[in-house]
Amino acid sequence: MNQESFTTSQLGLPILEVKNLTRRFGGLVAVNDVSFTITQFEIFGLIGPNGAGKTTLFNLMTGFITPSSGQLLYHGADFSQLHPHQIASLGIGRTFQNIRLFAELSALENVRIARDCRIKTNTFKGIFGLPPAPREEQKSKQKALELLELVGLGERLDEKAKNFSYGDQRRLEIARALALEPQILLLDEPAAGMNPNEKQQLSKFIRNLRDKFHLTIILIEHHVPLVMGLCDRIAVLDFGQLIALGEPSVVRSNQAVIEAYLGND
Ligand SMILES: Nc1ncnc2c1ncn2[C@@H]1O[C@H](COP(=O)(O)OP(=O)(O)OP(=O)(O)O)[C@@H](O)[C@H]1O
Repeated sequence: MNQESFTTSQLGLPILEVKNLTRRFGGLVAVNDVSFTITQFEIFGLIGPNGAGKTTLFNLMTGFITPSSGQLLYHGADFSQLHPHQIASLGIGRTFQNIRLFAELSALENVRIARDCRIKTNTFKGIFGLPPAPREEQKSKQKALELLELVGLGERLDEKAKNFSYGDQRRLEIARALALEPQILLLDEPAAGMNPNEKQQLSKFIRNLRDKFHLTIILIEHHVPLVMGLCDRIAVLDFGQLIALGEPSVVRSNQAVIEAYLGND
């Protein structure tokens, strides 16, 4: 196990269950009868070759698409038919493989929009479309500033998102997802576009996020050393099917995984 501040006994309560989940696109079965359970505070990796169904699984978990069959349970309740904003307000936040920031808005504005959405969906005033009280406004700004500081962008609040490097845009997306105060954070290829130095720091950063916010983290990642060093457990997909699930050392030596994805190196 790869956690410093969480003990094995603290891991264990199911937070997200994937039950016989299938998604078809016409004749193609992108996710094929996949089942597994993710426990609270786990860092859970999803790996597999291109086109294996990883992003489709993320899109199912966040309501961007609905399952053809099967169930998704969050704290035991089926959420597979909910819309993305409903799932976000339940406490499941995400970043995207192809970064989706508001390019023309500043870093601060990008985070504040997410923060304000959370307030709108969770407060009486928000529900009735009233503007937030000045104190809430101030609190919201303060929280956004803290998150930007946390991801290392505290000095660049007013810069437009489009002017950030790839790695910094990924960090900004994480700050934006955290503004929704999720319990589960889904990261779609967080290391993509990062330089070797940034990649090295990413493991520590993700583990710190889990510890600080008591998060459960699910990540898709092609950078195998990062996944193996960071994740508590790893699920391997191939042609939509779950071919292996377990701790990194177990997955690494699984023959089917070596053949489908890792190779013999
Ligand atoms: N909206 C869609 N319509 C039709 N086919 C789709 C759609 N989304 C995904 N697919 C197909 O489903 C399969 C799984 O795709 P998916 O993007 O989930 O794979 P992936 O494991 O995330 O791949 P990568 O590592 O390249 O991102 C692929 O064959 C893809 O072409």
